[in-house]
Amino acid sequence: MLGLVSSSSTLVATDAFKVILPIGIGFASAAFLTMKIVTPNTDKSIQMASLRAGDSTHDDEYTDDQDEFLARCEEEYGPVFNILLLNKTLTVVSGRLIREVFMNEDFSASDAIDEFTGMRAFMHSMIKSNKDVDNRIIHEVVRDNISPNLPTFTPTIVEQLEIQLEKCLGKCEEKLIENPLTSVLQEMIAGAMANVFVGPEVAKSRKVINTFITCTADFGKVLGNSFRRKSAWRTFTTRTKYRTSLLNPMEKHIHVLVEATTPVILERRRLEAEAVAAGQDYIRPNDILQRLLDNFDKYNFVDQEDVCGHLLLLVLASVHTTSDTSTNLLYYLAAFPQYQDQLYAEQQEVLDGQQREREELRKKRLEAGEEVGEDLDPAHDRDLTAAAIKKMVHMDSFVREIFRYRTERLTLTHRARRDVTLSNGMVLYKGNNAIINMKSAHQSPDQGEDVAEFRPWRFVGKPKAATKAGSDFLPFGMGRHACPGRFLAIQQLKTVGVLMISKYSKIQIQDPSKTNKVLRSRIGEPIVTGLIFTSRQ
Ligand code: HEM
Repeated sequence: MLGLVSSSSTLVATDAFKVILPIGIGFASAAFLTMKIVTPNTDKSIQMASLRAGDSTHDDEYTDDQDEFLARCEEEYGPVFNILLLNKTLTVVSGRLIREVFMNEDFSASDAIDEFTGMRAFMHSMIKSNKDVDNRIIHEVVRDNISPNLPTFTPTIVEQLEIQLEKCLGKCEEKLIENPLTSVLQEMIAGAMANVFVGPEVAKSRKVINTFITCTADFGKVLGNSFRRKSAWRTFTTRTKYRTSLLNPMEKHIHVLVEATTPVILERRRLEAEAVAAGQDYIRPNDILQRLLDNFDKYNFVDQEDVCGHLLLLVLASVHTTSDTSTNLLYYLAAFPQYQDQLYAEQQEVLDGQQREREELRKKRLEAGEEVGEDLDPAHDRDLTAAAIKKMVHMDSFVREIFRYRTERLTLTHRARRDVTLSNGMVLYKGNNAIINMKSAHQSPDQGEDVAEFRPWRFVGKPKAATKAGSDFLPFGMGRHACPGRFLAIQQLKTVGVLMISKYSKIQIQDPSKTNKVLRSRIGEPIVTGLIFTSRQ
């Protein structure tokens, strides 16, 4: 939790992952890091957790051992209790009551983050339309354009991930990469996301890729750093100062996108006009930029700058979160080498099956006297398709287990918009903040055996895909506001895992004494040791 932010005020591109990404990781994580005013809950039946001797807040006890702290509090006070954390009184909600926070529109994660950071004004300074408080435009863009079309984006994503992996790591023996995130993973993810979001013509610009990688760090600057004690003053200044374009660090990123997209949009328009004039169908480029332009009026956009501002919001939500979790996946593969063979065997089995099916189809077509056709080109028999990735259930379970095991224990704060009575009779009054006890969800006995252990095949054979959000799996939130990008994120994570396992026979942690720390690191925390890669022969 605390490590999500950098303590440096001179963030550079490579610091992107030390800063918090409030959109992607759930607005409330950022909120949690930037708490300010003490707003006590006035329902006397909700008890304030006792303080450790010598402590005046719960910060240190929580930081020392999140699990132990929460286990103690749950045992003493049950599923709902108040704590003093980061200068704020928060009501911890646990277990089956968590659902009532996520499913009740009287709780707002977005209000919480805005209260703590003043971020809404800043985000609104990036766009010209869709500024009402409960606007869901970015959610809808992802939900309606990315998730249902994932199979069509998959070839591009896989190709880009492979190209960047080859470029950044390539064939090697015992090669040490001190910071796999900045040296490899963020290039891979930014390259793939850029192709999906803005198309290959724009994504080939290095400036654009840099924007995809660094805008998160710049966003972090706005939220500030050293979050242990945030002040109301900071929130106030964020609200006021970043309204002006001169001070807004995102301005330059929007400019990069406008500059790179302008010639591409003009060329696309020219080609479309040409096609129309010739009475032909214009084949629309398959990227989000095109979809935003095609739905310009539906999404209430004002101009191209506005479209680019919305694209940047999408980048903020997606690139950092996915790069960070992909990096972590590599550390888990390295920490548990005993599972690598099974993951490799699974992918070979799935691809063998795909190849057999296609051979069978070719045979049938030939027997029926039909042409085989490009769709069955043998060169693509072993492509990593969306369907193939979906069939890799061990990889899926591995990824879900990482999220279950690693997730921050207290996060996703929600502010009550009016008085809310939980089903146990306790009341959160208007303005109170509920914070979710993820430990109670992710380590409940319902998760199976050894809930405190990493068991990668925990979900194999169960209806628990890594994309399935619910009260037993909350890294993407749940309900109406659950992360709409999780389908893309999980597919990319699984693809990264599959590519790594297929290309490298050994991935090792540079300093094994740091393994435990690495496995427990939260999103955005600094990399404390490198990885050593050896290619498959
Ligand atoms: C591992 C990667 C990711 C993680 C852990 C993550 C996590 C989250 C979480 C916790 C939320 C808040 C949910 C809530 O309030 O209940 C969220 C919201 C959101 N995420 Fe993600 N996310 C990831 C990747 C992505 C990607 C790839 C995209 C876009 C393609 C995306 C787009 C969004 C959007 C638009 C929202 C706002 C949803 C709303 O308020 O309705 N995320 N994400």
